[in-house]
Amino acid sequence: MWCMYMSDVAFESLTPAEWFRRNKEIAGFSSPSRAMYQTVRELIENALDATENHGILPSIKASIRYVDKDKDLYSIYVEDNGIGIPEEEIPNVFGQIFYSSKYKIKQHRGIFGLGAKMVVLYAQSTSGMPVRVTSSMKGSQYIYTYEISIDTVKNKPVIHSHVRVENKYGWHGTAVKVVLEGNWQYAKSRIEEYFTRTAMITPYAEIILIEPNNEVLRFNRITTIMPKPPVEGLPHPSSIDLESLKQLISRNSDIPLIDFLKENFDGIGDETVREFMKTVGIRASKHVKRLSESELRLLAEKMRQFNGWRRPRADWLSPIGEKILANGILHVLKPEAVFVTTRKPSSYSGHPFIVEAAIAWGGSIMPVDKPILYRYANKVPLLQDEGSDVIRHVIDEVDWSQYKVKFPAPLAVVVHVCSTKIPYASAGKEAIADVPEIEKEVRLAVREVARKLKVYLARKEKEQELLTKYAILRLYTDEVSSALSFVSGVDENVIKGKLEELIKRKLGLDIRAGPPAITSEVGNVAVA
Ligand SMILES: Nc1ncnc2c1ncn2[C@@H]1O[C@H](COP(=O)(O)OP(=O)(O)OP(=O)(O)O)[C@@H](O)[C@H]1O
Repeated sequence: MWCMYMSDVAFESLTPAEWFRRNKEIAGFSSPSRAMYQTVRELIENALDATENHGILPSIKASIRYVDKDKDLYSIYVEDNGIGIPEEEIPNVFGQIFYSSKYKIKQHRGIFGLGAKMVVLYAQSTSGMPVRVTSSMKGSQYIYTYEISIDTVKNKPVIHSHVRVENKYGWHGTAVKVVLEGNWQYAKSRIEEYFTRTAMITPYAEIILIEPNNEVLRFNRITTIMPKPPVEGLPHPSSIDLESLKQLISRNSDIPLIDFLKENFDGIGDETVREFMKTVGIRASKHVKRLSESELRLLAEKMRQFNGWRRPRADWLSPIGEKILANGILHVLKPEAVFVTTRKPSSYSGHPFIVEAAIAWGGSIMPVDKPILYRYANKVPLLQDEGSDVIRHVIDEVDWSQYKVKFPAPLAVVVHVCSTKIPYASAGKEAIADVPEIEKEVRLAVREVARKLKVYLARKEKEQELLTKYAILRLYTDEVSSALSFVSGVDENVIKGKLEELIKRKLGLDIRAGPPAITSEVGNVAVA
C-alpha cells in the first residue's frame, strides 16, 4: 500500500523562471490591470536606478499604446538616459531570473533581480511577444538592440534578434518595449498616481508619460540638485548569520580571524575588535579556514550579540534630503506650507536606515477626515497594502488635536524610509513591516514636523484673531472720525489716520505694513 502510494508520487524540480511563470501574482502580476501597473513600476524603477544612482539627472520617457484594442493588448515603452547595460549582459538581465547588479550593500530601488524578468515573462505569456531592449553605455561606439524571451524550463534567455548600429550622436541609456495584455481603464488611475508620487520625490527628474489616448502626463525638472548617490558598503557584524559568515570565509584567503573581521565588516576598528575577541574565546590569530563548525557557530552568534560595534554607516544610503523633498512636495501638491525633516541615521539588525518625513498643509490640498499619507521606501512610492504598513500604524496613533489640527483638515503626511534592506511585509514590496526601531524613528520624524505645523497654525490663529479685531474696530473709525472732526474742526482724514495708527499700535501690528492680512505662505518651507 505504502509502495503504491510512493509510486504515485512524482517529484520534479522547477527553475525559478518556471516557478514565477506559474506564480506571477506573488510578484504583483495578478491581473491585467495590476500587471500593467507593475510593468510600468519595474521599468521606471530600473530607469531611475540607472540614472540618479550614477549622478545622472534622469530624463525618462514612457508611453502606453493600444496594439490591439479588442484583445486588450498594449505596448509599454520606457526610455532612460542612464548608464546603459553592457551588450553581453542584456540577455541575462532580461532573460534569467535572479540576475542583477543590485545584490550589493547599497540603497537601490531594485533588490531581487526579478522585476524586468517578470515583465518579460508576463508579456510572453499573454501576447507571446519577446521584449525589445535597446541600450548603449556612456561612451560606447554602438547602440545595440536585442529581442529576448525566456526559456522558463532552463531559466535562460532566448535571443530572437541582435543588431548593432553606430552610435552617431553619443546617446546613452536603455529603452525597453514590451507588448502585453492589460486593462488601461482599471490601471490608469494607479499608474498616474504612481508617476505623480514618483515625481513628488524626484523633482530633479524629467518624466513624461504618453497615454493610449495621447494624453500627456509631464513632470518637468524643477531643480538640478540631486541626492548624493550611495556608495557600496560592507556588511555590519550584527547582521551576520552562520551561512553568510561561511560564504564570506570561503570567498576570502585564509587569513587570521582578527584581520578577516577588520577587512570584511563595517564598524570594526582595532579597539572594537580587541574588545570583541575577549567575548568569543577563539584565538585572534587563528586562520579563518581552520575554524571548526562549532567555532563558526559561536562566532556568528557572538557577532550578532556584541553591543560594542559602531553603528552601521549611512554612506550606503541616499536620502532625498530636506530641500529636495520640500521642493518636490511644493511643486506637486501645491500646499500653503510644508515642513520637512531628515532624521539622523539609525539601524536595525545591522542594517542602516534613515527616515524622512514631511507635512504639507493647505493650498491645493483638499480637507479630509484623516491625513492623506504618502509612503515611500527607497524612493519607491508604495500604493498598496497601506493597512499593513508600519507608517500607517504610526500615523493612526497620532493625536492630531495636540498639534492644533481639527478634521476635516487639508493635511498630507509624507514618510520616506531608506535602508540597505527595507523589511518589506510581503513579496509584493508594498508595505514596510513593523520593525520597532523603524517604528520609533517614523514616530519621532512625524512628531518633529507636526510640532512645526503646530507653531505655524498657532501663528495663523493669532493673525486671524487680530484680523477680526482690526475689522471690528475699523468699522467704527469712519463714524468716530466724522464725529470728532465735527466737534474739533480737525480734518476728518487726519483723525482717521491717527485712529488707524492707534488701533494698529494697540493690536501690535506693524504700522508701516498697512492693513493686517494673513501673510501669504505659499511656498513657505520650514526645514525642521
Ligand atoms: N534601464 C536600465 N538601465 C541599466 N541597467 C538596467 C536597466 N534595467 C535593468 N537593468 C539591470 O538589470 C538588472 C536586473 O533588473 P531587474 O529589474 O530584473 O532586477 P533588479 O532591479 O535588480 O531588482 P528587483 O527585482 O527588485 O527590481 C538590474 O540589476 C540592472 O543591473
